[in-house]
Amino acid sequence: MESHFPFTVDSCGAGRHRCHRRRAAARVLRANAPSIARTGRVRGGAGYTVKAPLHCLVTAGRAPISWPHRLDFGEGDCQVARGRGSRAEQDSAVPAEAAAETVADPAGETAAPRGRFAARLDGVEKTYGKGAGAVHALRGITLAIPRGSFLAIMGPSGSGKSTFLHCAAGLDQPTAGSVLLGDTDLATLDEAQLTMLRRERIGFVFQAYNLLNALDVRDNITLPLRLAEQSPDGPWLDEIVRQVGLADRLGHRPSELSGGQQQRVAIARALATRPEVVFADEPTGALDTRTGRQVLELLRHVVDAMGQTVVMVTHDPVAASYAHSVIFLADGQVAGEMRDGTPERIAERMTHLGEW
Ligand SMILES: Nc1ncnc2c1ncn2[C@@H]1O[C@H](COP(=O)(O)OP(=O)(O)OP(=O)(O)O)[C@@H](O)[C@H]1O
Repeated sequence: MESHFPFTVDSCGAGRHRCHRRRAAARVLRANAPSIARTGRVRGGAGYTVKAPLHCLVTAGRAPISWPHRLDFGEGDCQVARGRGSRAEQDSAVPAEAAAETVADPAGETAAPRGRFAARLDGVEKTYGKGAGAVHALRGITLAIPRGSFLAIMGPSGSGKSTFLHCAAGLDQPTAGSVLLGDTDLATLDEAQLTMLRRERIGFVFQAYNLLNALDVRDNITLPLRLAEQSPDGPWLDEIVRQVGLADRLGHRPSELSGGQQQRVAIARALATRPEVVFADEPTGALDTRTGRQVLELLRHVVDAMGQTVVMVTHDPVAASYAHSVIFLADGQVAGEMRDGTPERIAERMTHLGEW
């Protein structure tokens, strides 16, 4: 491996210096560096596992990211896993395409077709307070969220989930780094523009449904449109109401509905403006198990059937298992990703986060 080549090849169980595949793996990586940077995929490298610092991507025009990165070469593609040392193993089920598209350092970001990502965070840090009492709630989050995906954010208490959500949704400003919604850099907006953006381009679903009891279901759902002075898109609203199963409740007040129905109204309201991302904060926290499952099925459905993008913060591995992908936070950093995780696997991964 030439010294200027920035990958470190270190695997196959034979150790860095004895690995007979090392040279070949380095050749494959070098030949594919531009394509790795663009798409996260590597062709022709089956059988190699490579630990590589992300500096490799700097050579192809990517911003530097300091933490380790691993490429698992599978059937002609690579899988991109993140974490420290062998912990990355736990994420090795992340499909190459998904990993390249979703998680920290979206390798294809600069070459990505316009509009492929609903939102992107790049090196986002958030520090509360100053000096000795400063709390570093986020320590450099880099994440790209593809349109039409359902992402769950999990982590121990205090790991930064709420701070992440607030920064990603434009409710709070990062101390460093950037947040983009589509192509809009939130740092370029003043407070009035941010309010407009949150109203028109982001949907929110909270644990406490935050419905207005003075309004009936129909008016609660269309409230964001009225605030944004947008005329209702009839067919879209009909579709939302049909999907959330509230067609026969439109004239009711929230207090006349069950908790699950109220949360479905909140989801319909979040969708009314066709937002680019719906941020959901513990959306099933106040619901019983069965009703909670129905709400999660609905969230998954609005992604799969309606092409919406949902980012959900949750403590619940069962809830997270409804997402396409789970991002684990620990101590303000991305500690890994799991795709299509079962509740058992997600719970198991959570138990290791404290050690991360
Ligand atoms: N306004 C604030 N001022 C100071 N510290 C804060 C503030 N908000 C959050 N923090 C701190 O930032 C860290 C991350 O908090 P955050 O609420 O994002 O974590 P979380 O993962 O959502 O936690 P939980 O699961 O308990 O809700 C914590 O140490 C918290 O005490």
